Amino acid sequence: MESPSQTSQPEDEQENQVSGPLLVDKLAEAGITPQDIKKLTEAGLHTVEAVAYTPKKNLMTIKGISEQKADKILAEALKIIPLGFQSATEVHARRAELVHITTGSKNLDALLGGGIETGAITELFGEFRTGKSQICHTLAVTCQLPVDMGGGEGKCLYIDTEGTFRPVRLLAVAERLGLSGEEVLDNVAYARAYNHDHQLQLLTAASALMSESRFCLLIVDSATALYRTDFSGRGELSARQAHLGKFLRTLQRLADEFGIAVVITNQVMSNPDASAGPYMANEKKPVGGNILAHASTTRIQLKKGRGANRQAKVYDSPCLPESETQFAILSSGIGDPEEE
Ligand SMILES: Nc1ncnc2c1ncn2[C@@H]1O[C@H](COP(=O)(O)OP(=O)(O)OP(=O)(O)O)[C@@H](O)[C@H]1O
Repeated sequence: MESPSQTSQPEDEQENQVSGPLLVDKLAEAGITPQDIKKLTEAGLHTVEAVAYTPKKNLMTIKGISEQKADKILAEALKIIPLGFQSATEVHARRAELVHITTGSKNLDALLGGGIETGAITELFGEFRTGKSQICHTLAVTCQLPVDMGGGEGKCLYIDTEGTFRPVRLLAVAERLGLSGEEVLDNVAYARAYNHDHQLQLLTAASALMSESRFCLLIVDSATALYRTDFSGRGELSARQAHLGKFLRTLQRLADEFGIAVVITNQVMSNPDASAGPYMANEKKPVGGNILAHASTTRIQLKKGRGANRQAKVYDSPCLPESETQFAILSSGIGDPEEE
């Protein structure tokens, strides 16, 4: 594993890495011992950003990290990654640099303000067969494209909780885009999650992979399915929501730390609020309650249309209008209805 601070690299490469995540090894320069750095990485903190974003009490839960050590580690991390105020001009300039990853559909990209945003969580929710997994499969390929072609020039991490991942669908998208199928598959790191604890643990492994090479997209399809099977009834609801909250906070931390786009899928359930009237009772709600609603930066609702056509609607976003559009599920991945 190479550290971004290594001097043997060509200058332009070093320059490109300046804005990327800084590996936790960097703390050695500030006097943190290799043993303590090892403890941090074993706890899933692979970058200085990850350390800086972690509350002191969480650092102290790592075996061998005392309060005094936690103070020193945090102080050094915060010297490297300042978390104070900055001007809106700086925020604006940084946001202008954010890359958007194309979904394969011009309509859907326009709805999303250019595609799936990096550094944020985008949630796709809808009933079965509305195209959630198909969008994920297309994004796993398009994220590998150069930035000027709508990609993020990075690899994809794919966490599958329902066993619906099909590499053959990636090959179909690769063929449409003129990419080597073999390379495209090599650039997707896949893991099947078997229970909600495992799903959370996989994020530690994901963070290790992301600190080794350039990833720009993390997909969790579906983020909520295992929570629905592993927890049942009202009695377990608060434990379920607490665990889901932790999973989502970890996802957001990875999005911030590595500047990756996070895409999660979610199911819907009948609206139990009968007092909302007959129309609202028919309108299905996304699973996950407020915890999920607050964690997702942008929420997109998907609905079935005629044949291969599907409808996408902005359900919640900090800067997109509540508009809707049509896209299509094609044999070569996600596209527009007129491409049929
Ligand atoms: N090779 C293909 N060519 C065209 N359409 C396909 C192809 N493979 C799957 N589809 C279509 O994709 C739709 C299923 O989409 P997808 O699997 O994304 O649904 P989903 O929203 O993830 O549903 P679920 O909640 O059940 O996982 C089906 O209508 C299916 O016909």
